[in-house]
Amino acid sequence: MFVKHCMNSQFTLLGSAKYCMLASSAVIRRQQFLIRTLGGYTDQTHLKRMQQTKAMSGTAFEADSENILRAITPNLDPSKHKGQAGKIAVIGGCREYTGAPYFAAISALKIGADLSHVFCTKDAAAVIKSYSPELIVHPILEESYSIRDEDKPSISSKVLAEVNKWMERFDCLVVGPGLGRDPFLLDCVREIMKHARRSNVPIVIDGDGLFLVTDSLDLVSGYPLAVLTPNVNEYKRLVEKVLNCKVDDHDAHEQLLSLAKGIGSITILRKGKSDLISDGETVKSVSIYGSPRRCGGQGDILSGSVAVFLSWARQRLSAAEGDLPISKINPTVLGCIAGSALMRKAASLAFQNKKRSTLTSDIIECLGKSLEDICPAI
Ligand SMILES: NC(=O)C1=CN([C@@H]2O[C@H](COP(=O)(O)OP(=O)(O)OC[C@H]3O[C@@H](n4cnc5c(N)ncnc54)[C@H](O)[C@@H]3O)[C@@H](O)[C@H]2O)[C@@H](O)CC1
Ligand SMILES: Nc1ncnc2c1ncn2[C@@H]1O[C@H](COP(=O)(O)OP(=O)(O)OP(=O)(O)O)[C@@H](O)[C@H]1O
Ligand SMILES: [Mg+2]
Repeated sequence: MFVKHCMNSQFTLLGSAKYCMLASSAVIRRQQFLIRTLGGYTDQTHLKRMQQTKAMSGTAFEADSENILRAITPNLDPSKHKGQAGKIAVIGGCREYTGAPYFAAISALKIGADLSHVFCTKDAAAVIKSYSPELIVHPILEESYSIRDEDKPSISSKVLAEVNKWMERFDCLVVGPGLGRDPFLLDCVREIMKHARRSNVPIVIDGDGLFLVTDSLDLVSGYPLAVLTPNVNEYKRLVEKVLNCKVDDHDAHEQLLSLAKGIGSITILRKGKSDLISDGETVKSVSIYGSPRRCGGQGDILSGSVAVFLSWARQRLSAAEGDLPISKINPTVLGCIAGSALMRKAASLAFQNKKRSTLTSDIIECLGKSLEDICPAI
């Protein structure tokens, strides 16, 4: 109303013979300032409200991530034995990428898992072992360049047998950080995933694992223990493949819901300014302030973290017999919320210390303190 009134006043004044005389007066300048300011404010506020309304449509809400972290993080109980706080395996690491599987696997340990394995190529294994003696590294994967065609079937069987003998012991697999895209290697990983699924082992799929899955959706379709953690590029490829359209940021929640539904009973964590999580039934967001640094490797921390929290959430829910406030939430969604919140808190803390020089290893060093601030160890 007030804006309209000001505009009318301006038209009256503009039409007036006295306009030239008054144009330089403070009154006119003040009126023009008000029109500009209020008009601009009104337009922008309206637009913002429209966007907010659209973003909030559907069932999306900010997750209560701190309480979820508290609810699923286990106590450090002296009666527990090694392995009960989680055994994670990362399938990744090739000639080009040794950092990504290391980041994912070491993050799992730093959060509180007891054992962290890496299944990678022979070339990558020695390098990954040299980063940390804490990781159990299996140099078993092969890329096409290092083997003859006629040896492929026997090598493939050997790779599978080696991973399969460990499979039942793992609480969660992380498939893809630094895996590369060699076709023979991806064929072996395809078989590993099928076996994990038959064994009911949860699978977090990231990086090149998403490249594989986008091409073979049947690997995860209908598997409720599958979690996809796409970044901006990986999400775009998934949306184009499954929904046959472009990414729509104005309808982000609805589109994510359709994507998770479209693939069938899986959970997706879409990484970005806010992380969005959906299992096809609900959408949750985690918008805790993180870091403005976008150095490579932060997604790898996230995938290792989600694997641990997902395992803890399943353990907690199975022990609690339905009497927890989180009982109604899918454990894969709980794992994603907790992993995302912790990663962002650690990134924020690392950035406070290191500013522009913040690197992924600095963030990993902040995982412990960030979790401690929410769930003290003692
Ligand atoms: N220090 C490290 O070892 C890191 C390794 N990373 C790994 O790097 C791989 C790629 O991840 P991004 O986040 O860059 O993925 P993106 O999908 O964002 O890829 C970046 C670009 O590189 C292209 N590209 C990637 N691999 C290719 C290949 N083999 N052949 C042809 N084009 C290829 C993509 O099409 C895209 O244009 C993943 O395995 C990821 O886990 C990242 O996690 C960052 C840290
Ligand atoms: N614009 C942003 N603002 C704040 N946090 C962000 C932003 N974009 C991504 N993140 C956070 O950074 C983490 C990694 O997301 P990113 O999109 O960088 O993954 P990625 O590309 O797979 O990383 P990687 O280099 O490990 O492969 C996520 O936990 C996400 O919450
Ligand atoms: Mg990534």
